[in-house]
Amino acid sequence: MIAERVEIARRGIMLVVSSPSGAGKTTLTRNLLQKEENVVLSISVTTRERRPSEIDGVHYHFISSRQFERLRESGELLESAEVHGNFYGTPREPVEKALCEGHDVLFDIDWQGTQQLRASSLSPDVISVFVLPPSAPELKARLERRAEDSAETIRRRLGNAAEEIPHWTEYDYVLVNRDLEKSFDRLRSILTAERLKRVYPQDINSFVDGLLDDLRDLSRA
Ligand SMILES: Nc1nc2c(ncn2[C@@H]2O[C@H](COP(=O)(O)OP(=O)(O)O)[C@@H](O)[C@H]2O)c(=O)[nH]1
Ligand SMILES: Nc1ncnc2c1ncn2[C@@H]1O[C@H](COP(=O)(O)OP(=O)(O)O)[C@@H](O)[C@H]1O
Repeated sequence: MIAERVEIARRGIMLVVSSPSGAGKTTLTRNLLQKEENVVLSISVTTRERRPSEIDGVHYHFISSRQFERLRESGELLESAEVHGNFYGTPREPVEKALCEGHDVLFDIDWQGTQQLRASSLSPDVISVFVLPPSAPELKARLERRAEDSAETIRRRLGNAAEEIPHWTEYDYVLVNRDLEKSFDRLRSILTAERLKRVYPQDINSFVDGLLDDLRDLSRA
């Protein structure tokens, strides 16, 4: 029977997750990478200092301001922005390669980068999710519990959160990350539903043709 053997292809998704610092986007996206097949993370370049728990080339590519400028000027970044006083950008080539190979690509980038992807030719395949903290005190508590930033940095990030949060309206989905497990299930459901939307019509057509042929054969037998 043809129908059982047909693999239905689809276009790769660019799944963008943004949030104010400490709301939980890194935890959620790392979880998704572990549990979902066929998703790769876009590893950004940044001029920010590496945190003790971070590995160069895994969490970010940590580069100098001069290297960053060179990449941006030569068009090697898909998008870039200044966030919390540091520069961040998405290297273009690994994203294009992953999408060509049929993978979905996950982006942990801010609202400025999301706007740039939305304005690009890649826009039809961009799905964006904004993660909100359940409350202001809980956001502060999470930044403190993470214990990777100085008190001054935490204060600055809380101040910036008030500027970032109003951008939630520009996103396709919003998640209030109260219960981690529930938020993760919701993020996973978004990916599943969006994948189902992106099946190539020609593949469905040939699948349905095969199904109808088989049904005709079976009904005659
Ligand atoms: N536009 C853009 N934003 C990025 C990129 N990489 C990270 N960011 C954002 O920069 C902000 C700060 O990230 P980070 O320094 O890792 O701090 P965290 O949010 O506390 O984990 C977050 O909002 C990230 O989503 C990027 O390549 N482009
Ligand atoms: N739903 C949640 N409940 C409690 N703690 C959480 C939740 N989501 C994330 N955290 C914790 O909050 C801290 C900040 O999360 P993180 O993923 O690093 O945030 P972001 O990437 O948005 O800056 C981490 O210590 C993480 O373990």
